[in-house]
Amino acid sequence: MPRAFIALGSNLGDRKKNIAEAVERMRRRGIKIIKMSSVIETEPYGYKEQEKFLNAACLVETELSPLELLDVLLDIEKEMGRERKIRWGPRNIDLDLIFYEDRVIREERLEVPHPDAHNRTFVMGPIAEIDPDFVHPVLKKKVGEIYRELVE
Ligand SMILES: Nc1ncnc2c1ncn2[C@@H]1O[C@H](COP(=O)(O)OP(=O)(O)OP(=O)(O)O)[C@@H](O)[C@H]1O
Ligand SMILES: Nc1nc2c(c(=O)[nH]1)N=C(CO)CN2
Repeated sequence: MPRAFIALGSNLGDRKKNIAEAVERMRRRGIKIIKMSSVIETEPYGYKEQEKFLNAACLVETELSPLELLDVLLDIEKEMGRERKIRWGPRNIDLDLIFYEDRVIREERLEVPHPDAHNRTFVMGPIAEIDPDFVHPVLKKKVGEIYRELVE
């Protein structure tokens, strides 16, 4: 079954509960959670005038296509009441599809690998914790190595 990495982030409300709830909602929709990273507290990236985030990642198994999986993630964000205001601004839950197998997708609604993921320690760190040997299909580099270079 296809495998994908999903990044989770929250900096509004009960951040820990929001992350747990998003994972539970994925599970209830039939997405199999294979592995979950630790949840880490991180400084805001991009738009800096906001609260700290909790971030995590999970490895999932699903028969959903990349676009179907994206739609489920967007739906869960909506169910959990996420409002889109500021780009890179505060949010109670953010779900990003980072990798889907070794597929490279560049469509208007979906870019996989997520185009900025390799610049984000709060994405590469949790994924490297789950599978440091996973190879970024565009950069052709292991995520463990990408993460190490970001924090060096
Ligand atoms: N890999 C991806 N994962 C999630 N959304 C994506 C991806 N590629 C493109 N998108 C599109 O981005 C939109 C969501 O943007 P969103 O508001 O979450 O951006 P953001 O979280 O502010 O920025 P960023 O994606 O840089 O973290 C979705 O509607 C979706 O169509
Ligand atoms: N630390 C951190 N910073 C962010 C995050 C996030 O999840 N964690 N998400 C953002 C929205 O794209 C913008 N900035």
